Amino acid sequence: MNALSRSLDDFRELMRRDQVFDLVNRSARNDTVDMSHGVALYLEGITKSFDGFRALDDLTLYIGDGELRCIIGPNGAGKTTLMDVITGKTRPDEGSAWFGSNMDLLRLKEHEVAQRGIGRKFQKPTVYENHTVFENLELAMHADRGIMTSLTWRLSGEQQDRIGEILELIGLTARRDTEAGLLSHGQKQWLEIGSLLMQNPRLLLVDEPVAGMSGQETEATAELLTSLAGKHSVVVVEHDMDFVRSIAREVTVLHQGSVLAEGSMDQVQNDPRVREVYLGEEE
Ligand SMILES: Nc1ncnc2c1ncn2[C@@H]1O[C@H](COP(=O)(O)OP(=O)(O)OP(=O)(O)O)[C@@H](O)[C@H]1O
Repeated sequence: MNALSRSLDDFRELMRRDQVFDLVNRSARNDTVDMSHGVALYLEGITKSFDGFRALDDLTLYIGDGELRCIIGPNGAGKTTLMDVITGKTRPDEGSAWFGSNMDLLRLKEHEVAQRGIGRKFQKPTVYENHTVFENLELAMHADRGIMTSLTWRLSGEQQDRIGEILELIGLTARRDTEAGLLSHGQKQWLEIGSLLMQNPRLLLVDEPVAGMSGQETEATAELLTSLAGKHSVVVVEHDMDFVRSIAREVTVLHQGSVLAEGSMDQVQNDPRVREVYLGEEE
């Protein structure tokens, strides 16, 4: 059991309640996310139906500050809908969703969720193909300005350093002047992760990062995501089990819109319910 589940269990024991969010939400609501309780994301009792079908069904999930969590589950388990709810793209019918202990995600529009520090990386890379790697990061830094204004903006030394740091982190320093359109699929994915990092998100949601990557690229991606944990909370949705095993300390298995199991990869892989609904199908 990790430190997050232990502290949440302590709360539950103390208050004799299943859900803990309102017990920890004591701080003022403002634009700076409060993670002093060690929790980046509280989702409690989330339900979302589409035409009577429950894509999410009373889902409760907590993600710790600085944690790297993998979410797995068979097709249609509700993984994308879950990401959509967190980022404000989809409104749940019921439940609560808080970022840190002070930001009610259900009151925020999609762009406000991003501004408050939740970055989302979709499966397909979207980079500015006709701009260099460096320019892509520069544009991401000035996401609120137009392209021309951003590229003619004089970068401060500090901003240049920041771009340099991110280039190093995503392994593209040697490619800084290469047009993004000429990068490999994997390099484009890293550039997009780098662009998100320019906004310094506290929580990063990453959808199937290694789909279509070579073995080497997959390994480098594992290293990159692992290196982000600590500074950022990272939630990875992924189908590639070897990849999940290589990065995850804690895995959440979704099934029919709720959490079926949570634990280390070994724990969930040995859980008979998981084997039946998911991993069993893979073998
Ligand atoms: N906008 C929508 N309208 C109707 N049904 C939807 C909508 N979005 C999702 N669903 C349904 O909700 C269920 C959960 O879908 P979701 O895409 O969240 O699953 P998933 O776990 O991401 O699946 P996959 O691994 O295949 O991407 C599916 O049965 C899907 O058909």
